[in-house]
Amino acid sequence: MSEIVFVSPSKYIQGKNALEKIGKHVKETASKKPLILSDETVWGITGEAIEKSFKEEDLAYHYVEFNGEASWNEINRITDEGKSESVDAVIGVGGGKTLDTAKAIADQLETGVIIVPTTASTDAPTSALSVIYSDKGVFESYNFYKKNPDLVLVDTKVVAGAPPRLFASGIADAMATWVEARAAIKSNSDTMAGGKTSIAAKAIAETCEKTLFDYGQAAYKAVKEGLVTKQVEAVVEANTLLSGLGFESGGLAGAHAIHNGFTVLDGDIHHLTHGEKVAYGTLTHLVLELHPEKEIRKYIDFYQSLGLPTTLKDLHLENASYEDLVKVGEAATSDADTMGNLSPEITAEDVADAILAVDQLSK
Ligand SMILES: NC(=O)c1ccc[n+]([C@@H]2O[C@H](COP(=O)([O-])OP(=O)(O)OC[C@H]3O[C@@H](n4cnc5c(N)ncnc54)[C@H](O)[C@@H]3O)[C@@H](O)[C@H]2O)c1
Ligand SMILES: [Zn+2]
Repeated sequence: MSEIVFVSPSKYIQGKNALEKIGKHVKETASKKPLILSDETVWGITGEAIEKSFKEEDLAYHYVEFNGEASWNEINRITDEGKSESVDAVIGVGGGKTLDTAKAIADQLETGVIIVPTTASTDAPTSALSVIYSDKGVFESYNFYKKNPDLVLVDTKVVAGAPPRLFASGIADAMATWVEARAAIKSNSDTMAGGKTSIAAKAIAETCEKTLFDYGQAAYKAVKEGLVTKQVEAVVEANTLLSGLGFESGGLAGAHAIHNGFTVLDGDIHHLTHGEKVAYGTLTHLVLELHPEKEIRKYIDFYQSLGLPTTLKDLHLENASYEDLVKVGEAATSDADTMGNLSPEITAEDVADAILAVDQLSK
């Protein structure tokens, strides 16, 4: 098959205080009683604005607190609650795991889904898929849906107020977009959208990287001071919209496969964010793809300026055995993952060696 496929959410809204009008947007989707999924921290930040806006529009809702893992047990628990409460839509408010869980629940309930990212930490908001983990946080699978979210609503004031580490993590997740799409295009692979990469997705992925190199450092400095500048707005869009469209319809390859591989290890690496593991995965991908040292160094310097991990010590893997790294490689090169889009010939040992090579380059 050589069809191109491009998918996207129906609507994307981003701006300061965008949350104040959430009720109006929910009403537009014809929902009368959505399920709102969030966690204690995030609801403490957003709950008041959401409640106020719902009241203004005379809307009801049923609130459920998220347990923290995008696992089938959690998805099924909340789906049952949604059924017994007869909700007619699902709204996810929070980080990537909350949003992925919300999408899975909406799919099971066959309702619409509204996504409210409260941190620009991943490119999960726009996609028609969830990343599913075990209750213990080990990567299990990608779960695909018939359609993308009906609405993605980003309040940049909320996002810029999240911990800067999450903002940097989102930059790292977004930096993988062009690296992986370029590899998928080269190998003529299918993307997560189920077809070949369109010119549109290629342009979006390329612009994503350019935006981050241009404004990433300035935006990171700004959010550290709690500012919402033009640079912050640009990077939030790159982390969320450009990266989301760019990865899903552009193609994944080595960086995310290596991220998923890292999740099989025990220990402190589980305390790293998705984006932090992806940063190291991206560097490993670039080594496997034989990029000149000068080019890889540009990425390393950029990541280091954002406090992202570039050494094994940063990953808490300085004491990992070679066998452990081969385990990461085995998971990364399994048929269930996307390493084949970089090259189907890459072995688990190749991955382990490249992980060690990144450490040498970074030190
Ligand atoms: N479906 C996709 O297309 C896709 C794409 C990329 C990543 N992902 C998934 O996303 C997940 C990672 O998401 P994540 O990095 O956001 O982590 P997360 O969802 O595990 O945690 C986010 C944390 O940030 C906190 N938080 C959120 N907003 C905040 C705010 N404004 N202020 C203070 N704290 C705030 C939350 O309470 C939570 O503790 C992984 O499971 C990954 O696989 C999915
Ligand atoms: Zn990612």
